Amino acid sequence: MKSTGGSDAAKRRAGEAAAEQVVDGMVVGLGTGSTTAYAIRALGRAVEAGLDIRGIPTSFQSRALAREVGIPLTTLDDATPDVAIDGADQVADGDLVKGGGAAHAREKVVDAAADRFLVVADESKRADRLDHSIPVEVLPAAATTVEAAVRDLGGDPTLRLAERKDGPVVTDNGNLVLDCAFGALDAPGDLATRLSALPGCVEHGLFVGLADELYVGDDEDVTVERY
Ligand SMILES: O=C(CO)[C@H](O)[C@H](O)COP(=O)(O)O
Repeated sequence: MKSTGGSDAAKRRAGEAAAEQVVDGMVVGLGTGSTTAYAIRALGRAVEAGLDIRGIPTSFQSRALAREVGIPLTTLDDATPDVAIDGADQVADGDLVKGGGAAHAREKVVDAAADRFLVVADESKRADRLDHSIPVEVLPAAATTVEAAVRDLGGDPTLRLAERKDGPVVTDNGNLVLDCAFGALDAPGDLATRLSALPGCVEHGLFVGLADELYVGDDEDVTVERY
């Protein structure tokens, strides 16, 4: 799994601290990314030791890892997550930019459905204001029109390109991703509403007002913030 941001030790601390919140009988939303992977592995060890949980993955990658470590899986058709654990590319005042792994559409569905959404991150993800580019998943046929609409909103869109394939990143849902630079956001909720309204926008990576708890790891400790 591709690792971005701070140290692996910090990510591990955050992921494992959040995994400790999971108790017998829970349904757990399993986010995507290198920090959440530490939580999924910790849950796998707990399942091996007898913890009775079911996971709802948010991507091909988190499904594969959950299967590898032995977490029984279910879907949103059959269960509601008691808790979701997921990473972030940037965090400011409890609002997030997500989608570095292009999984933000399913992540938002699962994270929003959970009774408690726990964000796991290392210190490098904290900011005073969100200024990370916003991933926007678009229907392939709408890439050009959404690009133009993002420019009208003051953003600068770039089609995300694959690293070991010619051409664009294609999401788990068969769509494309525009990384849209807007600079520092004064009102992330307003931009979130405008992006959601664009025809052909499947989902964007602004997660505003969704997080309940933030677990931030550094090289020595984990701090927890509640919203
Ligand atoms: O939103 C995500 C994937 O779509 C990830 O949670 C986000 O990119 C953080 O990843 P990492 O923990 O590897 O830094």
